[in-house]
Amino acid sequence: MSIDVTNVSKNFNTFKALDNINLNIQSGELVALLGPSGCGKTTLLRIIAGLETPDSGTIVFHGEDVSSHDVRDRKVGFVFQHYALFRHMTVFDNVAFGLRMKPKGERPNETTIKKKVHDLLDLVQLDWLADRYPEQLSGGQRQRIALARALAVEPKVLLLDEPFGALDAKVRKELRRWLARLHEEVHLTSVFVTHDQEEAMEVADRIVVMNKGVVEQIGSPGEVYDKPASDFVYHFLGDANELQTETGQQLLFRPHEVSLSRLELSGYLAGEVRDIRPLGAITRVTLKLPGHEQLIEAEVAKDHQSLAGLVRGETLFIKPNDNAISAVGQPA
Ligand SMILES: Nc1ncnc2c1ncn2[C@@H]1O[C@H](COP(=O)(O)OP(=O)(O)OP(=O)(O)O)[C@@H](O)[C@H]1O
Repeated sequence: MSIDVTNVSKNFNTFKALDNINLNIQSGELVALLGPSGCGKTTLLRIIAGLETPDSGTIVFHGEDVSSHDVRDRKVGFVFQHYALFRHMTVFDNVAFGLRMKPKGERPNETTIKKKVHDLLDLVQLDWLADRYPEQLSGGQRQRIALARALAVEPKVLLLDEPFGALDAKVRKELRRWLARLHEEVHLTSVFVTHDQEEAMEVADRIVVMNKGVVEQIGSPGEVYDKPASDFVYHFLGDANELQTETGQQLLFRPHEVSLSRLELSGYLAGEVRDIRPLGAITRVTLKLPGHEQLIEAEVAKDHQSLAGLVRGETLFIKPNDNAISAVGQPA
């Protein structure tokens, strides 16, 4: 099921939450809507779902204009950050709920429901929890059950709004990998809202970077990271250093896009080591360059020779790599 969003705008009183959004999602794609808080991600998701009406523009599902269709007729599945499972129902009954609520003519019999629920619980790898109640599950397990419940009614589109937002960092990381693998298996057209760029990069086929109600860029994770369409995209997708060169050029580069040396080399700048922070496989060194107010962060492999025995206060020499950019989209 493809989704076409065309010229969609939405105001809340005088506030422009979405300003002429255009977006084509292909069948089976997992697309992330990524942007800072308040940029309009959830509003766009709700408009796709039919929970919110746009002031102008259309939503087309697989060639059919569904703009005036009710949320129930759009056949979308949801998973939200705080997706309340029914507390008084077992995991099994929660997943079966949507099937049992179907109109009589479409409702499967109990034997079919039983098989389907167990298949779904297998898919989310939690069949062993079928008889438990939601309060006996961890947060991560609950979200996987919420996903199984959303999938039970065979939605044509799956919409996820910060589904792992309330979980701790480690569980979040596990679950997003798990979701990416699950999507490989199921291939359901899915739209995933997140403000976490790492999450979007890891899960999505394509990322829609949003800011203040507009789309800044749409592209694969590699495209938006390596060829940012604007300063905003560059800064939103990762840490950035800014450095004014002697010729007055403003250089932008990521902490890992540097060469470091203990010895003075041609083209390198001297900096005083302010901090040395081991971060697992890499180490981050913070440098103060004379005449530059902003500190520079450099990240190198933890066994990099420039780090051997290095202490704060020493001098290191640094050179931004050739892929540093002077203005977004143009090599320096
Ligand atoms: N029902 C509403 N009435 C008035 N303003 C609203 C309403 N819903 C959303 N907004 C405003 O529209 C803007 C976009 O909100 P939205 O929830 O889409 O942002 P978001 O990108 O999903 O943010 P977050 O990541 O914080 O959830 C915000 O400034 C919000 O305050």
